[in-house]
Amino acid sequence: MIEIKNLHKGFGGEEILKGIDYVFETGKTNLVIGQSGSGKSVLLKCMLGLFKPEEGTIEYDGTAYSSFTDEEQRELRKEVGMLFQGGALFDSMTVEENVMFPLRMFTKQRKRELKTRVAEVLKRVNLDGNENKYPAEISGGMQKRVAIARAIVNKPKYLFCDEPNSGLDPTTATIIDKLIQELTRENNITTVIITHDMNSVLEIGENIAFLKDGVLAWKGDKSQIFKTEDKTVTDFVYSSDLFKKVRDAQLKGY
Ligand SMILES: Nc1ncnc2c1ncn2[C@@H]1O[C@H](COP(=O)(O)OP(=O)(O)OP(=O)(O)O)[C@@H](O)[C@H]1O
Repeated sequence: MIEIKNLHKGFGGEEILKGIDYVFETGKTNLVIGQSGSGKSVLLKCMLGLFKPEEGTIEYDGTAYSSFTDEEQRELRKEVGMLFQGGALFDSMTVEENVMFPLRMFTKQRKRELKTRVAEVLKRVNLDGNENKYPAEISGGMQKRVAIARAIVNKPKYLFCDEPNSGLDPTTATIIDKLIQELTRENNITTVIITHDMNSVLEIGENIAFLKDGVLAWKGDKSQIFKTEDKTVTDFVYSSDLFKKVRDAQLKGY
């Protein structure tokens, strides 16, 4: 669980995050949504320790990040998996080398153990047999699965995903969403997903935090988001055609 309390962050006198309180639950896909510029990435960077908040705390399973020593921060980093926007694979490394990268960085395992663990995760994301290919030789959806394998290879307790679906067709996007949700459940990970994708909200919105102008404007789950009368949320959500159709169908009792 990651708990955020009264989080404030600004730049050059402009306040971007204006006192956010939220709990990201373990074993669930916690989605952060909101318009461009609402502060989602700033929130993510505060949680990753890349930005230091002016006020407030971020607690990882009950311990505030700010109270960690340098050594404890390093330990925490080992427990964090990161799925970057666009995958961010190393083009000059094979699939196997890409997935092995965090293991090499954070563990002192022998080559054979590293290979065994990499094979295990590649099998889990249905990519066994692709070890020796380069990112350019596989599809966008496969690249995303390599990136997921790399994010979970170290058995993280916390998984951060920045727009995991960007650049994918809707079917592949759903497969990726479901995979992230399954891995979150199987491994009891606290997963935080920044997304613009309303399909993801529909599919895996177990917890949804809606940010507007640096404020947590609404929170709930995928069933509640259709029922809310909160105009701030409905304006955002029904700017998506898909959601409008789902809402209409619900109102008609389908
Ligand atoms: N390093 C920085 N220095 C100054 N201002 C910043 C910095 N990072 C973000 N901001 C500002 O904070 C605000 C929120 O940006 P942020 O990137 O968090 O939005 P977002 O919700 O993630 O948007 P998007 O969906 O487009 O990625 C913006 O006005 C942005 O210009």
